[in-house]
Amino acid sequence: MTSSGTSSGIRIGIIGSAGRMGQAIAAAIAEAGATLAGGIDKDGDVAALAAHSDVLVDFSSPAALEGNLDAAVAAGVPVVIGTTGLEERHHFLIDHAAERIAILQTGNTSLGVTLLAHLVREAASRLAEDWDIEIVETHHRMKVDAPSGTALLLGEAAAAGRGIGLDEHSERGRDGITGKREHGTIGFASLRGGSVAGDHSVMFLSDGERVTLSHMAENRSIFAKGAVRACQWLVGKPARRYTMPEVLDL
Ligand SMILES: NC(=O)C1=CN([C@@H]2O[C@H](COP(=O)(O)OP(=O)(O)OC[C@H]3O[C@@H](n4cnc5c(N)ncnc54)[C@H](OP(=O)(O)O)[C@@H]3O)[C@@H](O)[C@H]2O)C=CC1
Ligand SMILES: O=C(O)C1=N[C@H](C(=O)O)C[C@H](O)C1
Repeated sequence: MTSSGTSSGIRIGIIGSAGRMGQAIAAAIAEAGATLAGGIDKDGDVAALAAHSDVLVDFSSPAALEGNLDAAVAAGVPVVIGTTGLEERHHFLIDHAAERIAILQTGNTSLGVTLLAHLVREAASRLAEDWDIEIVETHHRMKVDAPSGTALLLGEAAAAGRGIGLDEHSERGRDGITGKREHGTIGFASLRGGSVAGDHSVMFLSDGERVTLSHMAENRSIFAKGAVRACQWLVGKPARRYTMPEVLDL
């Protein structure tokens, strides 16, 4: 429980508040009956925001992550990280901070994608290696990272189902004379254009048949609602790294 009283009335501070997701999260906070503690963007004071928040939600930029984690740890405030384009060093920083505070990081906060990842893992565990796996994602023209965080999350789910490591088996960015498809790899393709909120398909391709598992986001409110739900769930949890399936009990 927090200084604000009830767990639904928790104070949520938004990092990246003026962005597309920041605005959607502010609307979802009001809808959920929580309290908007404030918001910052580039050059904002994250320490001051953390001091007035029960939980921080970060949908900004990978470049902001280290400072945001430092501020959250110093204030003893949990943080939900939705920012994508994270690299290995960012995950190392998150693991380190999660020794001190509760952290949930995910490439997608929606219920549908969380379920899709579960289904992908299951399908990959049942279909033999002669079923090629390809992941296709489509996003709006303003998106700056590729493959999307969700595509990578789905790739991790497929790799886990198959009992392999994604890093050693991913195939990203085919161009030119690529040669034949390498057996056992997981391929990624990214499309960009228009205002698409986020479409993802995981294709399992064999000789003579295909299975496709897909999710289509019709707008950002699904991500925002999931992020607020994760914030409410995370407050009061002991220090460690948490996942969306835990939040949604999937
Ligand atoms: N996990 C999920 O479910 C989802 C994740 N995302 C991810 O969330 C992130 C944001 O997406 P979106 O809202 O579309 O992007 P926007 O570009 O619309 O918003 C990003 C915001 O972050 C701010 N920002 C940039 N740098 C910093 C910084 N150093 N400190 C604080 N704020 C900063 C920007 O401010 P300024 O304009 O001043 O630079 C901007 O207001 C992306 O990584 C995206 O992939 C998006 C949707 C769902
Ligand atoms: O940038 C976006 O818009 C989105 N980013 C996330 C991602 O990289 O997967 C989630 C969602 O698809 C929208």
